[in-house]
Amino acid sequence: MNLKEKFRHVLNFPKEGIDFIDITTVLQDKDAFKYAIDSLVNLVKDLDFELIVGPESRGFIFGAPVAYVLNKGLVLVRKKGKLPYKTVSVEYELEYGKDVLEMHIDAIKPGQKVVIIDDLLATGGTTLSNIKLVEKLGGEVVGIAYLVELTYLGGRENLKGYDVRSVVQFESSLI
Ligand SMILES: O=P(O)(O)OC[C@H]1O[C@H](OP(=O)(O)OP(=O)(O)O)[C@H](O)[C@@H]1O
Ligand SMILES: Nc1ncnc2[nH]cnc12
Repeated sequence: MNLKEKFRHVLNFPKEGIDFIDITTVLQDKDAFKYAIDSLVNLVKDLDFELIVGPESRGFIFGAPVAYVLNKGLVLVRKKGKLPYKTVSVEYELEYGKDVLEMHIDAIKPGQKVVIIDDLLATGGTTLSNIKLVEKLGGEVVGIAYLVELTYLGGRENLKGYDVRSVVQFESSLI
């Protein structure tokens, strides 16, 4: 399966100059979706951990099935104001904006090992804030896995010291 060719590039979305990687073309293709989930499972199955952290919204799509297959718990990171119980929060920046992310204060127990799963690594801003939330609660990030890594944005450099893994890499922007 050439998974890389299954992603649609939408140029200048949501802003001028962005080569947006559209995952919907992978999701709607049953073989590509299965291959994507299986690949993520294979990428993290050697790690020793209890929980997967999935950031809203595309992180849910990939974090949940991997947690199910590997028999792990799933912790949701949501955008401000969506979680019903008490939260820890952190402000973050991404390739095209700014926002606040939150996690329930009892989502992770001190010492628990977690793996963060998201669809895509761009600047690493989202993941850094996910790490901050996990570490605020005393959790340990033992791995971070993405379906797609945009290596030309250097996100991995912002995540030094962490075990960063990805299924597919794009080395240059089409813009
Ligand atoms: O590495 P970064 O520069 O932080 O960018 C990557 C993040 O951006 C996208 O999410 P987005 O915030 O657009 O939200 P969505 O999943 O709800 O579309 C993507 O799903 C990653 O979480
Ligand atoms: N270029 C991009 N394509 C898809 N999702 C993104 N999130 C941040 N940058 C992105």
